[in-house]
Amino acid sequence: MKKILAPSILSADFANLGRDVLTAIDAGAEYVHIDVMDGMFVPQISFGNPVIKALRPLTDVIFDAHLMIEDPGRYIEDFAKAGADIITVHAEACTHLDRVVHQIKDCGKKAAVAINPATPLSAIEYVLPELDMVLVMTVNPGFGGQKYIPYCGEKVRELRKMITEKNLDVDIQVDGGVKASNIAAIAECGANIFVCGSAVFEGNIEKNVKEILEQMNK
Ligand SMILES: O=C(CO)[C@@H](O)[C@H](O)COP(=O)(O)O
Ligand SMILES: [Fe+2]
Repeated sequence: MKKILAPSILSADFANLGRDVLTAIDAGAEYVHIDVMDGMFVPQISFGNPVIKALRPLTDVIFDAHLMIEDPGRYIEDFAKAGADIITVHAEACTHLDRVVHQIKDCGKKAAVAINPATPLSAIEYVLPELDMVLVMTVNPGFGGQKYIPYCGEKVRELRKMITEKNLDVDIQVDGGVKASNIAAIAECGANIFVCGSAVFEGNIEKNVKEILEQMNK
C-alpha cells in the first residue's frame, strides 16, 4: 500500500503560507492537510474555506480538509466548492454520520471519518464500506505539537485488520505527534497516510520532509 506524507499547515508560517506549502510539496509531500477548527468542537479557531480557496490555484496536489467542527454537514458543499479533494468529518461531531458521509460523496469528493483517541472503532464500523479513508487521531484534536498517544497504534492495527477482513480498500490516516522518529513504527501498525505538522514546518522544511520520507519508506 502506497504511503503518503500529508503536512499539516496548522504549523506553517501563516504570513507565508503559500511559500511553505510549495516548499513541502517540492520536497516530496503528496497531500496538504488542512485543519479547520471552530472553537467549539475543539478549543481553538484556525481558519475556514477561504484559505483552501486561496491555496487551490497554487498546486494540483490532494487537499485533505480535516474538519474539527460541530455539525459539519452544514458546510460540506462550501468546502467542496473551495477545492478540498478529501473531506474528513469527526464521528463525534455528527448526529447523522451516514447522511454526512453521503453528502460528501454526492459532492464528488472522497469521504473520510475521524475518530478521537478515546472513541472506539465501533463508531465507524457500519459506515466503513462507504469510506475512502479513516483518520485515527493520535492526539486529542485541537493543537499542533502534542505528544503521540501510544495506545493509538493498537487501534490502527485493529482497524487495518477490520478493513482487510471485510476486503475493503480504505486508507488509514494518523494525525498528531507523528515525526521521523516514530513514523516507521506507526506504519508497521498499518497506517498509510501520515499527517505531520510541527515535524515538517518547524525548522528547515525541505530537510524535515526528506528525513520523514526516508523513515516512512523504510
Ligand atoms: O488535527 C490536528 C490537531 O488537532 C493536526 O493535524 C495537527 O496539526 C498535527 O500537528 P503535529 O502533532 O504533527 O504537530
Ligand atoms: Fe489534522
